[in-house]
Amino acid sequence: MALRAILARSSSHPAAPPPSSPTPSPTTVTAIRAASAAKPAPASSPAGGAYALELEVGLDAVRMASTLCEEVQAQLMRQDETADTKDDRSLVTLADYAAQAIIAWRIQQEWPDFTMVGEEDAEALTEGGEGGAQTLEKITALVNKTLAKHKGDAAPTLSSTEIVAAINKGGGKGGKGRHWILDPVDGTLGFVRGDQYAIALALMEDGDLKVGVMGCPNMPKTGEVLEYDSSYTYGFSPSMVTKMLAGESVGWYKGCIFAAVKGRGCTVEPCDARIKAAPTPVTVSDAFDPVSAKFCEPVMKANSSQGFTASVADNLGIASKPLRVYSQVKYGSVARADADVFMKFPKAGYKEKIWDHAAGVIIVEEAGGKVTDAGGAPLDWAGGRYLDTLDRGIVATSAALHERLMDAVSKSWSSSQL
Ligand SMILES: Nc1ncnc2c1ncn2[C@@H]1O[C@H](COP(=O)(O)OS(=O)(=O)O)[C@@H](OP(=O)(O)O)[C@H]1O
Ligand SMILES: [Mg+2]
Repeated sequence: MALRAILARSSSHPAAPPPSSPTPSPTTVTAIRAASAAKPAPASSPAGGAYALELEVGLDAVRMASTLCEEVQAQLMRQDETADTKDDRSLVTLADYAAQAIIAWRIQQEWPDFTMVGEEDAEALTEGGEGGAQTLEKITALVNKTLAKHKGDAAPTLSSTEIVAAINKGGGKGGKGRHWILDPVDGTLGFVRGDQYAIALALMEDGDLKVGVMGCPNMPKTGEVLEYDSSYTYGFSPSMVTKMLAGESVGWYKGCIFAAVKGRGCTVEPCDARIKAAPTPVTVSDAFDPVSAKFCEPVMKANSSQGFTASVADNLGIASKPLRVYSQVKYGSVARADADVFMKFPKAGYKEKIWDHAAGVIIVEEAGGKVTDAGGAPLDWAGGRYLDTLDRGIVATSAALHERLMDAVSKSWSSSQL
């Protein structure tokens, strides 16, 4: 069903909540708390201890960026805004620039000399003539509006010059040392289609990932997004729409932030800070049953060989169809055991960028998983902006299943033409 039709049908019902910032019903929040209380207490939690300030700042920054992205996605869906195409033919929107600006600005408050490897730069805004200047004006207004919403009276008003400087903080070369790694809107195609996307921020020191924060504004609280293939629109699954039409509250139904700190585990909590639910520890799947197992992969055929992943899944005995999901939401899905495996095998010659994986990888690792290239080697975060030494592709799964997955990849490789 087209988005417009879903929204029109939803909004024609008086009890339907707005597409963003849902108000949780007390019953739903109690249910969430009860569910987390039933779980065994985690050995540790990402909050507190080493990197506590980095985590706090990362969460604040990603929350602000998530709010901003939700607003732009709504504008895109109403066709009040459009996406642009960059020189490399990939998509970019106001949100990509504005999210990078607000996150860099927030980090700079705490660490004025920080360095960052981020996806965007401001060249198209500063060298783009009248069009670029107009876009910069919109970005500046959007960032200031978001700051005011989150910081109230304490909010500064940033100038367009400050916004350009903040965006350009993403131009770091990376390598050894301490660097933040940012994909301000990962899965931009999903974003402009009203589907899944992620705001993915990580901190790396000398090649080790230390902190990961990933905002997934459209990721449902439960794994049902993964049950749908292309029928999931703007965070509403068909079953949620049915509930809304029946006047039932869906409470905290979407919008998740994952947080991980090296050695301290991984948690998930609502994206919307107004929804009070304690961060819940997440862990990868602890048992592998091929009959119920699920694997996820990129939506676009151009981004990963779907024939090869099908062959690997077959070797593992996985019977179900692949779950195709945009962005690093796939890593979040493995971290909270919605899926057992994530695989991406790009075409030969494609160079993976560190911002497309860093946050997702530490989130899976701290949830008890293992992420490597197709040869079983860990990813090299200190090699600059690209994962230059990557062997064929990337796999993420539970530590327990990883060796079997490697065997399955080898078996498929020896009989493939990839
Ligand atoms: N040809 C090719 N091969 C492999 N990877 C590519 C390719 N082109 C782009 N990209 C990068 O893939 C990022 C999106 O990954 P996804 O897993 O979300 O893919 S998909 O959109 O679901 O197909 C996407 O990230 P965003 O630009 O943030 O959307 C790109 O960095
Ligand atoms: Mg990306």
